Amino acid sequence: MGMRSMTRENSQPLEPIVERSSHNQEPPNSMARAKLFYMMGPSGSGKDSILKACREHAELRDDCFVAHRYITRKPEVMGENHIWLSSREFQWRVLREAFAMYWQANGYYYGIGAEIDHWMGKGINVIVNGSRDFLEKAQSLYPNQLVPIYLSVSQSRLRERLLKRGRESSAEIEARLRRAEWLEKSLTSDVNVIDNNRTLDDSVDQFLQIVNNGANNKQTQKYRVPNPFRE
Ligand SMILES: Nc1ncnc2c1ncn2[C@@H]1O[C@H](COP(=O)(O)OP(=O)(O)O)[C@@H](O)[C@H]1O
Ligand SMILES: O=P(O)(O)OC[C@H]1O[C@H](OP(=O)(O)OP(=O)(O)O)[C@H](O)[C@@H]1O
Repeated sequence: MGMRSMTRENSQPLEPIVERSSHNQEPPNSMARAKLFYMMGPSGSGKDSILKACREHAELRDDCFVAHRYITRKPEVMGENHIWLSSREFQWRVLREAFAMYWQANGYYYGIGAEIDHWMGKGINVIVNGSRDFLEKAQSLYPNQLVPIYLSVSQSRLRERLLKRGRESSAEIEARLRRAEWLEKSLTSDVNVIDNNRTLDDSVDQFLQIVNNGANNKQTQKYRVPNPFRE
């Protein structure tokens, strides 16, 4: 059954919403089939840009959701479409188990909502913007589902892109570059690496390939993170 609605502002017809005829059609083991694509990379490496491109990608639309992050950082007009919580709200939600995962970095708290477990329970793959520092913990939470993806960019390009983005002060940018150097060295797992030193389209293609392989349970070539300080 379809439903057609009009927006109040301009009365343009919206895409019809296709309703499901019944609920709970997924078999109980669908959680085991769903994959959790855990995207990592230093600040400015292009995670948000790739995820934005994925949200619109027809190939992913049906069976792969991109999770919104809950962050104690205020939103910006041109920035990521995250959900802003005060520190107090964040803490309450931790106590009420509203997050599947959460961590602290760069002076903020970051959470991935417990809704991802509901989605994966229905066999839907999920893409999250994760933390390098939290990877081991995330792997222990989702041992059979997590597919780690690492976005690699040279240090000089990172600096260039962070300056161009203009979200952080120069002191904050230097702190993020130091964190990048430190975390790059300590990342122990083999991960799927995407080289985002070139065009964004190129990286989106690499990303989609990893997601398609992972979703179809095909093995992807994994690498140790290469030396990111190469030029
Ligand atoms: N392949 C690319 N080529 C040129 N600029 C890029 C590329 N990838 C990302 N950028 C730019 O770099 C900046 C940081 O990207 P962003 O997606 O915000 O990174 P992250 O979410 O990892 O911090 C943005 O201004 C973005 O437009
Ligand atoms: O342990 P790390 O890998 O350093 O990651 C810590 C956090 O920092 C990044 O988010 P944030 O939005 O602050 O930065 P970004 O958008 O500039 O990547 C990343 O997505 C993590 O949530």
